[in-house]
Amino acid sequence: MASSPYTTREIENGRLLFKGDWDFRAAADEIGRLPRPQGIEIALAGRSNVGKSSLINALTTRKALARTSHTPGRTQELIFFNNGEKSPVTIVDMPGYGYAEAPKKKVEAWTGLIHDFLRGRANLARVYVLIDSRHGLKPVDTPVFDTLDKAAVSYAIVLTKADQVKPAELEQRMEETAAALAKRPAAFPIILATSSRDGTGIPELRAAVSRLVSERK
Ligand SMILES: Nc1nc2c(ncn2[C@@H]2O[C@H](COP(=O)(O)OP(=O)(O)OP(=O)(O)O)[C@@H](O)[C@H]2O)c(=O)[nH]1
Repeated sequence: MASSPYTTREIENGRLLFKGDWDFRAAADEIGRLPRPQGIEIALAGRSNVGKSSLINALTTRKALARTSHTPGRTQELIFFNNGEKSPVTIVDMPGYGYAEAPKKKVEAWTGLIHDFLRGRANLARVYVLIDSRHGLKPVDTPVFDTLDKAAVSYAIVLTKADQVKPAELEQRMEETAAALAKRPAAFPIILATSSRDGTGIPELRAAVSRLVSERK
């Protein structure tokens, strides 16, 4: 695997940033119910079942902070987590998209909420779009990138479940993904491969968030 794009100091800053008592802060199923912005926000998006809740639990070292489930499409609200009252970062768990069996009305409501949130949230520093290492990009991911590019919201790809593929396949997936996103204006060039199961890439993702916090100061 390629060497870490983050320095030892950034890894340590990331560790300190995520240390502490992460907890649920708020949930919103409509735009009028969003909590007051605090610090920067990073949002996690991805197809349902991609591993968002597991990644949140791994980042925050909380076993069941975000619900993990075997039922795709379970997360249907924007859910906000932070690390105490003065938390410099709020994590936003977004509803999973691309769940084929979801009722059309529900899908429209989620899509509206997500679009409103992405367009209007000034302290949203980056959206991490999660992609399953086994499957790579799918057509259903394209409208999400289009929306983020249009809204000029910085986004980065995080490959999940890296423990499920061989290193060569993972490398190939990273290259394919980088190539597919190279011309997209709001896409951040660093792609991280992670596993919530064995911890791969978790310190790097924390370091990435820590770098965002320091850039916003
Ligand atoms: N092997 C492996 N399995 C994982 C990993 N992360 C998540 N999973 C599994 O993938 C399934 C879905 O994980 P979740 O974290 O619930 O996914 P989600 O994206 O939050 O799902 P929705 O709520 O449907 O949007 C669960 O069975 C997890 O145990 C990982 O890093 N490695």
